[in-house]
This record gives sequence, structure tokens and C-alpha cells, in this order.
Amino acid sequence: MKIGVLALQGAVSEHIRLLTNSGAEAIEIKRADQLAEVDGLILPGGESTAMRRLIDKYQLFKPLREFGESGKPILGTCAGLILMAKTLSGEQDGHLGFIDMVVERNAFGRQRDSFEATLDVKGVAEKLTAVFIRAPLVKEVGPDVDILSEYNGEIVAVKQGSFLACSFHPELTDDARLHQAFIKMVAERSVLEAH
Ligand SMILES: NC(=O)CC[C@H](N)C(=O)O
Repeated sequence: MKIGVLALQGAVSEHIRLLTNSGAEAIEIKRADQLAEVDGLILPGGESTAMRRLIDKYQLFKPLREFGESGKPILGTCAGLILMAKTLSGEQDGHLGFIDMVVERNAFGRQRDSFEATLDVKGVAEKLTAVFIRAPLVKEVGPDVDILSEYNGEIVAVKQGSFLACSFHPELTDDARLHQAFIKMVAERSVLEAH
């Protein structure tokens, strides 16, 4: 089992470190053909607009869509969550559109640029350390989306089938429990594939 981290921009090495520390093999994904090597993928935090530009530049849009549609698990953190949303409030189009949700970018930014919080994430971990940096908020979710965590009444982590996303950065802490939960999702799916 191998997990890829989209390595065009943003917090890439931090994800690789937590995956490796948790016993998973992790590689950086820079080209479409590398997607065939991995069973799961992380879309990291960074800047979603810059990431989207690079996705288009390196012709990764369709391959990423196909990867998601194949049922292989994808985890998006912060900008990664933005890339996975079907709808971005106040903007014309979403990006990869994997999760039926409306997301507002930089939603916490107006109050506080960055902060740390302790969150319970359903089915993942209690009292998880979460770092928020110009974080997006999930404003609405469709009927197939499971809300995993809220902070001050706002949705900050969701799951829809094989897609997991959070508006904070679990990779900027030493708390690997969210990565471990994702590794488990990928492992379970790989077992299904093998049979
Ligand atoms: N820390 C982050 O990933 C911030 C996300 C960024 N504000 C965006 O819109 O993409």
C-alpha cells in the first residue's frame, strides 16, 4: 500500500513525514502517471488558486478526477478541502467537486489569521490538535456527507464515501491520528480490491 501527496505547492513534506511515521509508504506526486502507483492521495494545504493553476499546467485535472471517481481514497486538508468542494461560495466554479458541500474560503481569516484548537473528530480521534491557517469553512453539506467535526458551531471536517476533508492542518502537529484513520481507509479499500 502506497499513499501519494500532491506535490505542486504547499505543505507536502509534513504529510509525508506523518504518513511515514505512521508506517505507510508515501511518495510525492508531480505527474499524472505517478497516480497509478498509489492507493490513496492527499491534497495538502497551501493556496488553492495557485494549486489549481499548477494542476492545469501539468495536465493533472482529469487524472485527479478519475483517481477520485475510481473510489481510491482522497484526503484534503485546508486548500485541499477547497479543491474537493462542489461549490465555493461567491466564486463561479468549484475545482475537483468530489464532496457535495459549499465552502467559504478564508472564512476564519477575517477574525483570526491562524490559531490552534482541540477538536473531537467523529470516528477519528478525540481531542485532536488542529492548526487553522486562513482556513475555509464548510457552510452547507448535501445528504451524503457525514459531518465529522465542528468548531464553534461551524463544520470543519467531513467525509463522503472515500473522500475525507478537513479545514485545518493535521500535518503541522505531531498528532498523526487523522493520518492513521486515512491510512486505514486506504488499507481497507486495498484489501477489497485484492479480492
Ligand atoms: N492554509 C491553507 O491551506 C489556506 C487555504 C487558502 N486560504 C486558500 O484559499 O487556498
